Amino acid sequence: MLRYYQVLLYTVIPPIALLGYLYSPLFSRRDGLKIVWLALMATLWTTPWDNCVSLPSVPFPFLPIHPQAWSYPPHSVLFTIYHVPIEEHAFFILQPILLVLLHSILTLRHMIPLRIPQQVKAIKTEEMKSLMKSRGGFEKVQTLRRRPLMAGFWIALTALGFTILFGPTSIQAAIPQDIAGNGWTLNDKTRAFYLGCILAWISPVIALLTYLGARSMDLKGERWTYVVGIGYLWFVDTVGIRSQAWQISEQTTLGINLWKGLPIEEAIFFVLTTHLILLSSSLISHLHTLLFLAPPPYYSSRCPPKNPVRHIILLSRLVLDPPDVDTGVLHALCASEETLRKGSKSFTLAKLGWEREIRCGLVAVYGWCRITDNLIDESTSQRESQHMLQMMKGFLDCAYADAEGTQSVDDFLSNNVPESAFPAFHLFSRLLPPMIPRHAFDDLVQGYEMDLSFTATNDGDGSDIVQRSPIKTQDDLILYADRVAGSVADMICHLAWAVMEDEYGSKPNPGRKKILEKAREMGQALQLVNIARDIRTDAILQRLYIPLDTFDDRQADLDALLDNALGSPDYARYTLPLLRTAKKLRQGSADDIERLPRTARAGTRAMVASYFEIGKEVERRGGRLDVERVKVSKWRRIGAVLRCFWGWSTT
Ligand SMILES: CC(C)=CCC/C(C)=C/C=C/C(C)=C/C=C/C(C)=C/C=C/C=C(C)/C=C/C=C(C)/C=C/C1=C(C)CCCC1(C)C
Repeated sequence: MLRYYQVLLYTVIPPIALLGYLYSPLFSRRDGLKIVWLALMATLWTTPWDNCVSLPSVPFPFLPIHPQAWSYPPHSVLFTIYHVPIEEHAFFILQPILLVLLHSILTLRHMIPLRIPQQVKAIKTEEMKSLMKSRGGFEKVQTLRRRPLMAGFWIALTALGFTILFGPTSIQAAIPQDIAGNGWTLNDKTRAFYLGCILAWISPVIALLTYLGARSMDLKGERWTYVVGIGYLWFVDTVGIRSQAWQISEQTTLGINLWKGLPIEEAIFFVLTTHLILLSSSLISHLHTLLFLAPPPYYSSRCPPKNPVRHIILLSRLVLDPPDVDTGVLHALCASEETLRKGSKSFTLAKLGWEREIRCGLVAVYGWCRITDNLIDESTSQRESQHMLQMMKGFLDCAYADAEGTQSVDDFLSNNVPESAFPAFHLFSRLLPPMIPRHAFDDLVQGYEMDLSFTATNDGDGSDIVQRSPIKTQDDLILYADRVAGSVADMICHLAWAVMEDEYGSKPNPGRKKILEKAREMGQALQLVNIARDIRTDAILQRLYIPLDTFDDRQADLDALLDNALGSPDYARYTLPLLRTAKKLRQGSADDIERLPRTARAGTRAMVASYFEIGKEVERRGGRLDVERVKVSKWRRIGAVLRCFWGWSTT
């Protein structure tokens, strides 16, 4: 024997607490709304129904009999609101919370929580530029298509439910039979009562959502949400029934049990409510993605309003008239994500720690940084790289169009951007300018410029590196690291703020300046780790990021480092101090990560931790660098990320 609240306390609350904790770093206003909305709808839609179905004293509309589908033993419930136990009200709300959390976790890896349309998949990444040139732009695609056929199926089930209840051979056939003193003698037809109630109650809502275009089985991981969610709810119900916290009437059920303590009606009940909740959850995610990728003209931000009522109104407008999405943007996002997956292990792991919308922005940012870096690295001559730099600056001018009479960014994309870089530049132009101020990108380009001075007149013998090197002092080194990596940290902050900034923008916040400063220091730290790891390989390219004034015996050091054929230099003398500085910078700014918007923290922490594993690995080897580039095993990175994901450790 358990009381109703005990069943909830022992079986429903613990998984909610666990999943809630696991998901807490990512739980955002967007998730909060799902729960608020579902709790509200569940209460409004279910309370009247529950009263009618479970209580003979409450008249069942249009039906002269009042069969009862379930009941509670007298001691099971604490108290009731009208006739429904308070615990039942809690259950209406707990079930959506449980399922929304499970759904969010199991679909976490999907940056775009919807099925990618065929038109988008059909685009070839290499041909994006010519496609844009020949067609003058990309098609738009509707990702939220109405589904009248599938809705028809649910309408049919609704009709079946009503037929069971009110049709010619319905349970009404039971009425004329024996009327006993205390109620009705029910016949066999009445045994379909509960099933009829379920179908008539929930199928119309599922029909509506399905008609609107909700789909909840497209993504990898979504089916598992069904399996795990339904399986667990069946378990909860079995516990409730076996321990007699609630009881299902034998007179209103078909008498088929999945197992002892789980009548088929209850099983169906939880399948259908789960389906309804997951349809709602994925529909709302879909609408948030539309808001981010294709903000409608009547709303001036990509982030939903802070006020939940306005938030709901906005989502209703979106669902009634869903905006089309640019196929080029969608394709470039997918392609960039894929490139980064292959190219950056730290990012691939860390991205799970940022909420979806930040992640989209970051994929665009990193995609662009990566491709621009490649453009410079792959240039075969000084002239070509200078040309690329000019191209990037020109692009930023157009994308931010701050000067009057700048070329339109689309013209620029089709005329000046190389084909291989086109997708990333296109994506940048469509997504980033409203969110990230250009100065961070200017810094990055200046960082590339510093790199280029290494190869200005490269004759390969290292003799004039002293003149060429842009990094003569420790300050130069920090400046360089700030430009190439501090800038990226700056971008991440702005992105995180922008993604949480609704139509009213944000209050002027003097604290942000300090956060940006610290973020940049963290970026510098990561770059120093990078430099330490790459001293050897960079030297082969005649690049030397160690400040020249730190060498005791300059010529000997240079010879040893730049020409590693000359025995093997003592790298520890250079790597260890760099790593020390990096650590100091990290320690000084780690706490400030906690001042970013909540849904940006775990990702940032994870990124830093995963990266610093490289530094730790170099330290473990006593600072030595072997011919092979230092690598960190996947499990080490995962361990580091797990330690910081929930804020257990910050360094
Ligand atoms: C505008 C916005 C935000 C978005 C735009 C898109 C859009 C239009 C979305 C629309 C979404 C809609 C319309 C969602 C509707 C959701 C509903 C009605 C949920 C009901 C849940 C009912 C629930 C969870 C009921 C749970 C009941 C339980 C757990 C009962 C359990 C039980 C117990 C304990 C004992 C006896 C038997 C029983 C099984 C009844």
